[in-house]
Amino acid sequence: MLKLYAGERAKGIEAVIKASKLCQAVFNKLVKSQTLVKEDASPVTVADFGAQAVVNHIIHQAFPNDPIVGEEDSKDLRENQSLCDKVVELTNSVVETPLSTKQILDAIDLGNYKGGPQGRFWTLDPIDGTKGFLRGEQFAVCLSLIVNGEVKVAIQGCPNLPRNINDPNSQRGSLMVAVKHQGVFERSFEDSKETRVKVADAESPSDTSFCESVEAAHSNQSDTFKIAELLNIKNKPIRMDSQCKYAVIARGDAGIYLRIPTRADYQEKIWDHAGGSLMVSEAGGKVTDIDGKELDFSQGRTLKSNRGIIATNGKIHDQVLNAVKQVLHK
Ligand SMILES: Nc1ncnc2c1ncn2[C@@H]1O[C@H](COP(=O)(O)O)[C@@H](OP(=O)(O)O)[C@H]1O
Ligand SMILES: [Mg+2]
Ligand SMILES: [Mg+2]
Ligand SMILES: [Mg+2]
Repeated sequence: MLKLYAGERAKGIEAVIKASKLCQAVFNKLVKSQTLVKEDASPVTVADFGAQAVVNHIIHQAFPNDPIVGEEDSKDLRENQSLCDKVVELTNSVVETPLSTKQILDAIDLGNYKGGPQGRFWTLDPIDGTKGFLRGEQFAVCLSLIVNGEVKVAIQGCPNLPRNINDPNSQRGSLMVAVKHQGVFERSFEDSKETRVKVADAESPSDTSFCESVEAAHSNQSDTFKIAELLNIKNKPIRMDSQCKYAVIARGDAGIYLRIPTRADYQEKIWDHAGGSLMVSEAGGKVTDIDGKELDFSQGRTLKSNRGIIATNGKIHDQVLNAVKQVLHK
């Protein structure tokens, strides 16, 4: 019997592999003039637009009734002809039948769905960790399916992630695939053989390491320093961009991922956490916000009823949560 969401899983893998290839091709040729600064001052590259066009196009062809919550939109591209031409060329280098400029811009804008509690929709971060991508470090192509507010399928392409975090010379490129109640698997981009992964066994926070964003503006690193001290964690933090951090927790390379808000008014985006949270929970771990609340993906494009993120191997979650509360509420 075909497993639940088998079709979505397979199509998602195809889309994420193609988009990841596009990103890698761009990186090898990327010049600063192919980067824009968005209204919120964050960078976006031709690869973010191209990857969103590719994934949205493939998903829309396979599931025409499914709306998509995607990070990017085509507004800035429509005002910049040379950037737009580049995105068209890139997109057409990976899709099967060449698309017109209009089709590509429209595909990007399929990502404008508002999300919410009812029905099914996809959420896409075409490049999570754009800053890491620009530095040649970690980034991820993150696609998930949400049904009635619950994440059911997650596919995450991490082209630069070493298969063994302790050995930077190990093979790079990890594709993580999770379906609710079916576990989480890792494979390479080339070989479809999948290996089931699970979280670390650590019984105590001091037996493990924690990971956090490279960007001090995305997570308060002086708070995480205090939290680690309180938990007697001696290992240095693993600083890494993107949802690769969730992959690292799901694979058991580290036991804790902390994301402590730096501003009271920031709302985390659903595409930054949907896939990651399913991967960690399917690997046996736990994900909540800093108040211990489950992440609520039914609130629209953002996690407006949550603050920050704590992901752990599960066993040590309460200890970590208590330390976070002590540091933040004293
Ligand atoms: N002030 C802030 N606090 C938390 N996250 C933020 C933030 N400003 C931007 N981000 C998000 O942080 C993401 C990157 O996460 P990380 O820091 O873990 O690599 C960005 O995704 P994009 O790179 O897709 O824009 C962006 O959505
Ligand atoms: Mg962005
Ligand atoms: Mg992101
Ligand atoms: Mg992004």
